[in-house]
Amino acid sequence: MPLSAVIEARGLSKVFQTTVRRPGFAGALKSLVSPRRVAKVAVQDVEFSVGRGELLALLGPNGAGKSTTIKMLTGILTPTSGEALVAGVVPHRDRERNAHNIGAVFGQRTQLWWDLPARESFEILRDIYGVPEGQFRERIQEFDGLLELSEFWDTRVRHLSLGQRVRCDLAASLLHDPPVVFLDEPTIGMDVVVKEQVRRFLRHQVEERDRTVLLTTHDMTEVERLAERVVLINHGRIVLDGSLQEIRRRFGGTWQVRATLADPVDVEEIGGTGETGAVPLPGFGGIGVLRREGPRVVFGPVGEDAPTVHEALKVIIGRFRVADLALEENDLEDVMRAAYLSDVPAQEPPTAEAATATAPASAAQGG
Ligand SMILES: Nc1ncnc2c1ncn2[C@@H]1O[C@H](COP(=O)(O)OP(=O)(O)OP(=O)(O)O)[C@@H](O)[C@H]1O
Repeated sequence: MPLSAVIEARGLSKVFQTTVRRPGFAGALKSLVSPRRVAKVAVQDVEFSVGRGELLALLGPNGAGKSTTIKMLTGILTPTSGEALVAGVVPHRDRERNAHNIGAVFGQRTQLWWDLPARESFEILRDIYGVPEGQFRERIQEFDGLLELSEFWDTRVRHLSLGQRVRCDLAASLLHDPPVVFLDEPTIGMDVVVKEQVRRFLRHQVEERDRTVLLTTHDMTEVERLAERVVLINHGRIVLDGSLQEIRRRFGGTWQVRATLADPVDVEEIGGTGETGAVPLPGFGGIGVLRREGPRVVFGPVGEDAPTVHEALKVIIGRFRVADLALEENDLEDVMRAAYLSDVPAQEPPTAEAATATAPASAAQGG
């Protein structure tokens, strides 16, 4: 069922006008008198929506336009064309109302007061947003329980480690209970333990508090653990809006299902032995046999319409009696590298229904 959209980007574009300095001393003088202006298209016709209680990961290589998109959705930047709508508010037109509806964490910057302990920043934010004392205490307790803040929240922010500071920033961004949260590389530079703590915190905010989260990250483990849906952006345009499984399918994610068949009749039917070079199984669209040794069969994808490993698994289990089973999928980092380097044409903007529908989470499995 389609979710009601909380974040909407409709044909969102941003063109930056920059001045280019000509080389050399004479060039610099000339640039002062008649600056050469160059237009840089950072985001072009970006169109997606995120539903209530949904976490969407906005992915793409460096310079793809992710931060620019987030800045338009948070009201920091005004779009050159198109429209952003967040919890019913056009962010750059009504920044005050928008500020009440959203929380934002930019991993590399802080919204806390540098010379004050984090706890005092929380109290200032409580007053700015008019959070009642009882609710404030409840939230602080909740955030402390999940992020273990109290051991360092009396330390001045300038003395906090990166991981401690970002945990405080996360808490600060949610003190006013916003329905929408924007996170631009929130776990950058964190150790693996703290990253996992932050991921649990975010899952809790989505699943238990029904918040809508838009996240950018270059950490593929984070994407696998958190994102039900991803929007892939490259050169400012959307390349794909869908599940991780769709990304794998489109950008050469390969897999193997190793099965030991329990029924000799099935083994007979499959035929062949040794390396078979992905013989398609008749009637099993896109699934082939890569190898067979006795009852042990290795299935793999064949052709462009090959199913995902999970779809293939369903088909194989449905068709054969299987005594033993193992899955293998290639690394998401490799798939994303292929996606970033590929020249596939940008995806048509999705229909409103498709854009808000959720897809099943991916669970890569080794074996
Ligand atoms: N204020 C600006 N003026 C001119 N160009 C800009 C400005 N801000 C961003 N850009 C350019 O717009 C493009 C998109 O930048 P953006 O920061 O949105 O990328 P990103 O996907 O967030 O990258 P990263 O993963 O490295 O953070 C880049 O080419 C960048 O150089």
